[in-house]
Amino acid sequence: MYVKICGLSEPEHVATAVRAGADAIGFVMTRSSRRVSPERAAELAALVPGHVLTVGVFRGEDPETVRAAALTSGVRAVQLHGNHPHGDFTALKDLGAGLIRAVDAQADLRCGAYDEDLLIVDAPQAGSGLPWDWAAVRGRPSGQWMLAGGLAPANVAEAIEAARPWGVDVSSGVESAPGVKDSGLIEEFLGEVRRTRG
Ligand SMILES: O=C(O)c1ccccc1N[C@@H]1O[C@H](COP(=O)(O)O)[C@@H](O)[C@H]1O
Repeated sequence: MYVKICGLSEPEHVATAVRAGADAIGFVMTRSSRRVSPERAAELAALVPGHVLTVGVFRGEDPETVRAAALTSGVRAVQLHGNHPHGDFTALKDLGAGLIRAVDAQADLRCGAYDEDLLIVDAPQAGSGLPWDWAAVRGRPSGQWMLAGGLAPANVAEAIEAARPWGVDVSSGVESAPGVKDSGLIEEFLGEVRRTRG
């Protein structure tokens, strides 16, 4: 099970996520309580070893804004929320970074339909921490996809069982307060996923 820990803004939490076995780490570079500048994301990304994917998270920005932030921060993938048209993914194909399409369950759930490398199926309100009907997407995306939205150490096993995703993505559920990550919760989340896998 592939695991992405998202919305990190402090070196301590990046180190915890890496040590605890995260496969990907996300830096939010759009309007959010978790927002970091591309320059800050670059500092944090520099702490991440090569086997862990760094992801820049965006919502609704035009491709040139995404491109500029991705190049400044050096993230190895960009995650686009906000129902971007296919053309935005085409426009970013030459960026040299992975393309992640993040949508809710009402969208086109065919993996790669927009030429993206990875699909995330999320709650209607991304980053809200609100659980949703994970079982509703079970078997619908074809291929490798990640489940997000309202996941936390206490419910990630249930969510995996309900939706059967290839990976999981969490932000609010590993925070002690909105926008404040908690190392203990990051470790707990990764531990729970490992237990589910085993
Ligand atoms: O985390 C944010 O603040 C955010 C803002 C705008 C777009 C996406 C955002 N995060 C993504 O939302 C899910 C996690 O949501 P949750 O907080 O765990 O419910 C994940 O895909 C994040 O990358």
